[in-house]
Amino acid sequence: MEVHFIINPYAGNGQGIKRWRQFEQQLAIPYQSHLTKYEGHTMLLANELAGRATKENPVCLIAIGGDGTIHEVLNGAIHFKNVYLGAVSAGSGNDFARGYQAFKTSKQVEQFINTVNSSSHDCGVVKQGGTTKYFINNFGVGFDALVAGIANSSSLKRSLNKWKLGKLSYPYYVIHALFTYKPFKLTISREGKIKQYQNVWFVTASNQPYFGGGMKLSPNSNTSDGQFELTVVSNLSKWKLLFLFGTVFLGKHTLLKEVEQFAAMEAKLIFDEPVMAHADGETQKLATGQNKIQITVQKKAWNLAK
Ligand SMILES: Nc1ncnc2c1ncn2[C@@H]1O[C@H](COP(=O)(O)OP(=O)(O)OP(=O)(O)O)[C@@H](O)[C@H]1O
Repeated sequence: MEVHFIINPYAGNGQGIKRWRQFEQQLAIPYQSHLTKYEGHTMLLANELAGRATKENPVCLIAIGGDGTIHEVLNGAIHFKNVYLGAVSAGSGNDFARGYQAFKTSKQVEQFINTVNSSSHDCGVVKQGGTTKYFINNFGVGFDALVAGIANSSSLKRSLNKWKLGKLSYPYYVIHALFTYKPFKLTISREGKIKQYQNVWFVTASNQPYFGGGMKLSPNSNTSDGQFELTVVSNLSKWKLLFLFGTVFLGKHTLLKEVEQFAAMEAKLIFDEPVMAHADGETQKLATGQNKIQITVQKKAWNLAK
């Protein structure tokens, strides 16, 4: 098996390179390492390396970074067989490690190489205009995408990351976005049924329970069941939305009448105006003039190295 570490040195404001230096000193197996040089480079590297995999010589790609780095590895490697994906958490949110499993030590990576202990998991598929994107944790439109956008360009996150406190910044961005966000109208079409929602704060498709750095948004999500869960939050005041973010860490927000949650294998989302979206916390540029997004799931589409 070929083992490749793909390292985002800047993830978690430098945690990426620190974690790699620790791993590198202790690894006693043959491997290759690749430091990413720019946004999008991770996906290109993953695509090239996964393309080398054969049945006789599988490839294991281990992302060292945050959820955005793992997202790019998935998008680069998804079309190839005989590939195993693993991760070492070095971001500020690290929801992948909560919903799946990440390597904590180099010994664990070595154990994987000896045992090839793996499991297959689903990924979400988002189609919009002519583009297709895959998500591993969640895909969201609306308020959470605005929060992700503010967070990704924020210096506060970078400062808190220095003290490994990056996830503390999320509640601050929520409050910041609360005062600039404008709810939208949404139509969801699925299984031949159409439902309209007014004053939507956000709609999120979840493949696993956690989002936003440990919030248990979708408690019933399972990464191998061939479905995703849609959470629609609509028709609530700013203050109740804040209350929702207080309850979501315990997964109790689903008791609120303004929160609707259901499982689906396919759904079409239609918006009345341009929207902001994120996939695994990475802000997505949607095609202009496109107000329809189709979400499906690809069952057991990738292998987790563990
Ligand atoms: N060398 C690089 N220079 C600039 N950006 C990079 C580089 N390598 C990767 N990136 C980009 O950094 C972004 C953020 O990465 P990632 O999510 O892993 O870290 P993070 O934002 O610190 O963590 P978290 O998402 O957990 O808060 C990704 O969009 C990725 O494309």
